Amino acid sequence: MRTGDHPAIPEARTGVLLVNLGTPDAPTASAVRRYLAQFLSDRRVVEIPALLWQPILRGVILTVRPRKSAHAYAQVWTEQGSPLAAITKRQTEALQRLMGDDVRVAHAMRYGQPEIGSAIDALMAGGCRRILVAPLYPQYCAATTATVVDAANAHLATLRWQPTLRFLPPYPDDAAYIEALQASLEQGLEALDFVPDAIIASFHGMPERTLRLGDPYHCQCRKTARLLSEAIGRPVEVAFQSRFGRAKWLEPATDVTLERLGREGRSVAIFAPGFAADCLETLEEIAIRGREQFVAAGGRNFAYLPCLNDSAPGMAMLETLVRRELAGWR
Ligand SMILES: C=CC1=C(C)c2cc3[nH]c(cc4nc(cc5[nH]c(cc1n2)c(C)c5CCC(=O)O)C(CCC(=O)O)=C4C)c(C)c3C=C
Ligand SMILES: [Fe+2]
Ligand SMILES: [Fe+2]
Repeated sequence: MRTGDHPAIPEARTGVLLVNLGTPDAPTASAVRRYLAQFLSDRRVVEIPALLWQPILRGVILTVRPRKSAHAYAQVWTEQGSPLAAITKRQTEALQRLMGDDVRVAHAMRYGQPEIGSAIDALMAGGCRRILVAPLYPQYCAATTATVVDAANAHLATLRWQPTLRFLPPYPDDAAYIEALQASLEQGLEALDFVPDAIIASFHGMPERTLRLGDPYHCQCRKTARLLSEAIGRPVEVAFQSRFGRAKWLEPATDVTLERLGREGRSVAIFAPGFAADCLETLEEIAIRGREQFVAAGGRNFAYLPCLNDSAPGMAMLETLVRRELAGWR
């Protein structure tokens, strides 16, 4: 093509790409196996040398776990698919409405569909030359935030004409996040027909070793809970859920905490402020299994309070965070 034949370059637009973890396409063992194979092969997630880890993953884990996890997924699956997929899609549509036509909002998953690379390509095809990538993790963790940044940058490494990227910083102590959590928590507590004597903030766990290696995740979870406790004027207990494998994980563990409170005959309200959207880990592990463990141990009243999801406080928070990052970019 001669230089004079090049088409005019259209005016650049701005895109926002919301990214969450990902989820299987179906609540079946084969779909879960595909998803887990990709997720658990990420060296940011399982920090064991591949030569040691891959035989364990391909041998034991991908043989046993998919069937068990598929059964768990089946209990929370909706007509719109996996809760995580359905809620992320609703968040994307709601943010698009809030942002108006100047900005294109799309979503992607780190594992499974839609892929980060394809979502970036689609935004580029729609004229977006600047893209704000927003990992939907309030607390920074190498296993979540960093792997999204890596994947977006790895895709850019394959492009001739790259968009300009910005990344939404983690927001564990952002006033907009704490206010959204406070509004959501107070609304949830008011709707209960009992007064909980313990409020538990359950965060996804991590191997304890990552804390010693310098990952700020643990400290950021604690800070979120402290700020929220100050905001609502009540103690908030921190616990870490979803233990995986044999290594020591962050403590106290959510299941151990629920059993203890159950044995003490208490009433609890539990919520998961580190998850932007309800998912298997909140709906099955906490709301179903956690409740059963708590009641079996002798607990009195139990309530699981939902994540921010696409609630009005949750979306107002996302709009505030996104608009702040886009300021001065257009
Ligand atoms: C080594 C294993 C894992 C680490 C480290 C880990 C960190 C981590 N995960 C989330 C958020 C989510 N995890 C979810 C599911 C899930 N997580 C693991 C393992 C590790 N997570 C597994 C094996 C699974 C799959 C389900 C199962 O088989 O039990 C989900 C839900 C996905 C869904 O489909 O609903 C989320 C969300 C965070 C935030 C985090 C570190 C901070
Ligand atoms: Fe996880
Ligand atoms: Fe800490």
